[in-house]
Amino acid sequence: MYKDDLLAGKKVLVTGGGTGLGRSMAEHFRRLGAAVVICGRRQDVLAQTCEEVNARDDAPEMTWKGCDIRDAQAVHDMVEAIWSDGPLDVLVNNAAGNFISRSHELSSRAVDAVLGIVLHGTSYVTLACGKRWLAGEHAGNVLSIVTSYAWTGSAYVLPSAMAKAGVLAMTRSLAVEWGPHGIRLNAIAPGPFPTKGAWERLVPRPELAERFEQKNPLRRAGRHEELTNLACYLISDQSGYVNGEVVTIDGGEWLQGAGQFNFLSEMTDGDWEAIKPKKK
Ligand SMILES: CCCCCCC/C=C/C(=O)SCCNC(=O)CCNC(=O)[C@H](O)C(C)(C)COP(=O)(O)OP(=O)(O)OC[C@H]1O[C@@H](n2cnc3c(N)ncnc32)[C@H](O)[C@@H]1OP(=O)(O)O
Ligand SMILES: NC(=O)C1=CN([C@@H]2O[C@H](COP(=O)(O)OP(=O)(O)OC[C@H]3O[C@@H](n4cnc5c(N)ncnc54)[C@H](OP(=O)(O)O)[C@@H]3O)[C@@H](O)[C@H]2O)C=CC1
Repeated sequence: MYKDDLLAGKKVLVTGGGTGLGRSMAEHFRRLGAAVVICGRRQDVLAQTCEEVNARDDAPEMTWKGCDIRDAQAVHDMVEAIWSDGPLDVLVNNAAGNFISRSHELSSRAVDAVLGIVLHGTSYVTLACGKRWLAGEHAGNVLSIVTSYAWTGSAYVLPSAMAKAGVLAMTRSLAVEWGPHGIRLNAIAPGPFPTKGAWERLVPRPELAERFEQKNPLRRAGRHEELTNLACYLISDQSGYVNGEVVTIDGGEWLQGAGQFNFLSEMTDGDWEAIKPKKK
């Protein structure tokens, strides 16, 4: 779809790039010539992803940094290390945490677990990069992965809905504040794209996956390359005049019926009990 060198010369950080959509994006950016760094908490996962991807061809080497983005000092150290051999060009805020739960059953720790990753962690990484771009007068580009319920809200994923709404507000706020300095911020709002991380936590029964497909106007889930193509465009210079935008890629799902998880109101008390996390 794109010229092989669309992203040549760009250094890109993908948070949560060891798995799922983050990994798919990281692989596609690399194939188009970007020097990609992925980060996450599980170093074994990151190392294995890099090993598998780098063994494939001689595109620029993908590298990794272990980093828990909830830890502001760890984020500072990671960003310093990335800048040590030249500035980053693109940040992709992809790391997230989520699960389905009835909101009145959420503990404060459960709320913090999601807000800590999605809202706080994303803002720590974005600000750490933004400060350096401003100080170095370097053009920057931030792409954040949100969801359609960032603006519609959704039952049963309350902390995620609150956090993703915050990331969207960050995108629009900084697009204006940092735009004059050549820094663009945009977001992608995906519909359902099968990944192990999302499906294990959000689709506890196979029939729910079918429901996601049935209720979608296109009657199917998204394919990773459909999302990665969009991400490549948004982080490339070809989208140079797109700023502060959120692009929905959901087959028309949210127009069909807002609130991705609202339909879980049909789950019984027994259904909810069965998927509660077991006390450690
Ligand atoms: C299917 C259609 C797609 C729609 C997409 C919707 C848009 C968004 C999608 C996504 O974000 S998908 C990404 C999914 N990937 C991940 O979540 C990966 C990272 N996730 C995690 O690490 C965990 O799931 C976590 C719980 C978010 C964080 O883990 P952490 O180790 O920090 O927390 P814990 O110590 O395990 O738990 C803290 C606290 O939270 C409570 N809790 C955990 N899971 C649940 C649950 N399912 N229901 C209710 N509460 C939960 C847990 O019990 C702890 O609370 P206390 O018991 O200590 O009070
Ligand atoms: N799949 C889907 O249908 C949809 C996904 N999305 C969004 O897409 C993005 C990717 O989700 P998906 O690929 O499905 O899920 P995954 O679970 O595969 O990806 C989440 C990634 O985030 C990383 N991560 C979580 N917490 C932290 C942390 N504290 N510090 C650093 N990294 C962290 C995880 O690695 P580790 O655990 O090793 O830290 C993991 O690699 C998310 O933003 C999600 O909200 C949005 C709508 C739909």
